[in-house]
Amino acid sequence: MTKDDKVNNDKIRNPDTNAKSFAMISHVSSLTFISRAHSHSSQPNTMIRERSTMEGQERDQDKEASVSFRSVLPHEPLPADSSGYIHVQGALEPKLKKDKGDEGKPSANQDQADYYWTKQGLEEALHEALTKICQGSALQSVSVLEDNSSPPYTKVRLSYSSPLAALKVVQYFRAEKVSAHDLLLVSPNNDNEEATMTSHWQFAARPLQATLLTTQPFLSTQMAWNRSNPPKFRRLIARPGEPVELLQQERQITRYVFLSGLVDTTNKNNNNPPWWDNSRQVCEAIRSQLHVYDTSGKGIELYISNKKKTSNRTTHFCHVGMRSPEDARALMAGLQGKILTWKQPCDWNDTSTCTTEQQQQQQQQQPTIQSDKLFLDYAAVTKRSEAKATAKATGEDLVKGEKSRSECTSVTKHVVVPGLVLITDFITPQEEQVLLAALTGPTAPWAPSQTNFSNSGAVKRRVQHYGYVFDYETANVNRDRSQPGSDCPPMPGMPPSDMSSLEAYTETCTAEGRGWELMAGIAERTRRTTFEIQAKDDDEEEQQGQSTITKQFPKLNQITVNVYEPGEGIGSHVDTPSAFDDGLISVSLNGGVVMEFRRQQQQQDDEKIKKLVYLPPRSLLLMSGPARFEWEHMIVTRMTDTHEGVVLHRSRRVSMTLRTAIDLSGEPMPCVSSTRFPPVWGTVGQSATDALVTPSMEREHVHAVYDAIATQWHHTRGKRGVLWPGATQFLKELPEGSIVADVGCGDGKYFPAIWEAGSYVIGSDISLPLLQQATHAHQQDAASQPDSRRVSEHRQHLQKKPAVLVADCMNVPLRSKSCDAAICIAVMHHLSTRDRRIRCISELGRIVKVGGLINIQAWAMEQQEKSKRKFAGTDVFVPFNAQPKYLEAAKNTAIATGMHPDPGKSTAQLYSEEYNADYDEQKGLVVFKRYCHMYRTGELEELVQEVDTVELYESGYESGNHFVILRVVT
Ligand SMILES: O=C(O)CCC(=O)C(=O)O
Ligand SMILES: [Fe+2]
Repeated sequence: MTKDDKVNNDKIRNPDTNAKSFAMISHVSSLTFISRAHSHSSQPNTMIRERSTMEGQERDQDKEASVSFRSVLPHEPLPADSSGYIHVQGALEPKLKKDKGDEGKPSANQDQADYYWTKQGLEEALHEALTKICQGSALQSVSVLEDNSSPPYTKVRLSYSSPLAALKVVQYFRAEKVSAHDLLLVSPNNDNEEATMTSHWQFAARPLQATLLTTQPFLSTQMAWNRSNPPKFRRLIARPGEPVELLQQERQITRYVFLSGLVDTTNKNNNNPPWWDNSRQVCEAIRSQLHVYDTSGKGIELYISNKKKTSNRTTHFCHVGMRSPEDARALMAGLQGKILTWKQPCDWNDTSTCTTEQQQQQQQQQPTIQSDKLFLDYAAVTKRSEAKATAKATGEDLVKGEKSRSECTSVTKHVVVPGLVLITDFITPQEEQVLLAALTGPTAPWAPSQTNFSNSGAVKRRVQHYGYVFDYETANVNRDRSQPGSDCPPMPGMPPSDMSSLEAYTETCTAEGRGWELMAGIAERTRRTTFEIQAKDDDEEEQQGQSTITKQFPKLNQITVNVYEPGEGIGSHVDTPSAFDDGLISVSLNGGVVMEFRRQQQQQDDEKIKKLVYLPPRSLLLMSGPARFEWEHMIVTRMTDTHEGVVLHRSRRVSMTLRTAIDLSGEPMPCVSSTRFPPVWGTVGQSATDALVTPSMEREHVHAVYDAIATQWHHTRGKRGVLWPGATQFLKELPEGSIVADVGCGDGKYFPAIWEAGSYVIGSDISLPLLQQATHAHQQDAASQPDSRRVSEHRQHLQKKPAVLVADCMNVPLRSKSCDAAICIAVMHHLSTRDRRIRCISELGRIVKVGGLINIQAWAMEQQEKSKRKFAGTDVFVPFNAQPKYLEAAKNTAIATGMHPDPGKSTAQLYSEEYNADYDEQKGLVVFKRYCHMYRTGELEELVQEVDTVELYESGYESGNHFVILRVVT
């Protein structure tokens, strides 16, 4: 028995009983009067009624002494109690009006305010009022539950002859928003006493809260019943890597079935009461249909969730708690795909017990509930805390967007979006790799104007347009490419000679990693595709049978590349009809995603029908006709998608959307295309032609990276000291005493090999930190060095002072013809333009004397089968995983040399922000992106042709590298 349940009949609020007895009695009589005024009935004998109420309460108290109450949870079936109980709480006590003349304080003669009510007086008044208002005949007792702390009495327990009777009163309280004012002062008349009452007392108009109670104990063994909050459900779906048997096992024991597709067909225009809004009644109605599946006879739990309202339809889903696995399975089998109709249970319209006008009106109409095709699936209860614990144990992140949504989303398989065509495997995995390398790699032409839009927040994800710019601010396509902000790369174009053999062309492009050219091929493949389009929508289809039309989109002249990192999406929209023609085509690369389609509302009342479509990687999606013009499409921002019961964690998705930009008369704009790679456009292309200006690509993705990683580079790779045998051999064969220029020497890996061969070295590199590693290394204990870095005793005099200088290989600060030979190892693949590559070769040719040899090595596009390195394109970012402990030193050097203006930043922050690196929190690594150009077979040789001062002496391939040995001729 709770504190509230302790009823003390004798106790009144006034601690000084005697002094206030007169006032009390007068208030009791006032209460009686109020009730009478409301009921217009003759005045009953106050004394008798008071006594009877007291007797009743004594009986109740005896009976209830050992009983405890709890509220009936919304999902529970009606309790099987012999009586029905209600808890009413709220502002029940009237307040004494303040005397205006007395600065708002009650005057001395009004100090009885605190003692206005007696417990008995209130019980009596309520008894009378409730008897008149609703379910009167069934009312058994009223007991005011005393709150020990202070007035007012705010909690009252009512008991009725049955739980259903009590429930109806609860509904009535909720529907009518019954207040103390309604209960105790319903029909004021001109009676003097009443006038006195209302002039002195205020009755609260705030609705009282009524709760259905039960004496049934909590079912402590059954978790769900134990909660006052509805449990959180998750659909029973196998997570990646989770054995299916485990899931099946869970399905065997689960009692929860997820049921969606409930529709409220109540016609609101008919003035039907919104009884669907009343989840209790909805539950009862649904239960009346499902009870046949409850063979246990224990009742069915129902949790109604996610009401989705439009003005004339409300759809719901609910979780059905069956009391045995067998029942759950039978329900699944019995209702899957069915359409159900319910009538409002007649019981609710029993007029004998309700007297208000509204209730009489209500019973005249019989609203029905109808369902869509039901969709059932298993669900299990998850506590959020458990979900967190599981996530922690499995190392999964509880990331934004993942757990905040119920995973129980319908796949709406039965909804057809007319004009939507999905072609899976439109491109091959190899093509996908090459396209990705081109679209997200270092040579991806990200136009400056789009970058600005992203920064302004107009476009959150990374976007690049080709052909024509789509301006997200004006939602239009910029038709004049010469206008500021309208310059963007042209469409990738195919050489006319290859048009007759498209597939051979794409095959070659793929094999050679020519991303730009392949993009042109894929665009052409799309233009030539004949799409079979189902033209009719759902209803029409049923009437007329399936009808398909075929269509091509040969005028595609615009591509938009979107990069969605996990968690990024695109808002619901229809692509501007005046900007693009029919036929929107989206090719998905790398990551799949669920795209949502919603039918646009023609009228306010129309419901937005939703269809979820999973777009797998390498698929092509066509939106045409209604799918393009009448349905909106969107990608929800979240970390996972659920497809066929499997949770898919999103990964970066790159999409290529191909469209036909149209002019103001609706005609397709000309296709502006180029076969040249890299594409040149606007001002970007022009400034890139000066070989001596270091492109930002190299500054950010080569120079800055090596400066930052120099320490780790030397500690790991440098110390391993792996030298290319060909290069060592080259050095060995030089005449003793040669002066060798090591252009781009890095940490001086080849120095010992040069010394060992009896030559002198002059090393140059653009990175000071790397050169510092080079000079320190040779002052260290020889024993700690790998073999390749050890210099034999008779050569050690050579290593005393390695000559190094910070220099750009575009302008080596050595006199022409001052060196006997030169090496340039692993340097040329960091040069980002052809002109710079040629310039580097000619610098080498300049500093070496006539007849001298030059050895150049650079990374090859063609990697060996067993190599872990595979390059999908010629221009790629090769990641370097840096440990912050090594970066610390580089950071300090950078600060000391004034290269970092903000020493306050953490290492990870500094490098990820200023070096465009990614921070891998899980591994605690800063992942730098090193720009590399991979040389195709013959490419170095071809470049050498451009330099007059040298001739090719030897060339070849060694361990993933191409090399050339050149002889200086003039
Ligand atoms: O990423 C996609 O597949 C769709 C992009 C899109 O809807 C748009 O750019 O308008
Ligand atoms: Fe779109």
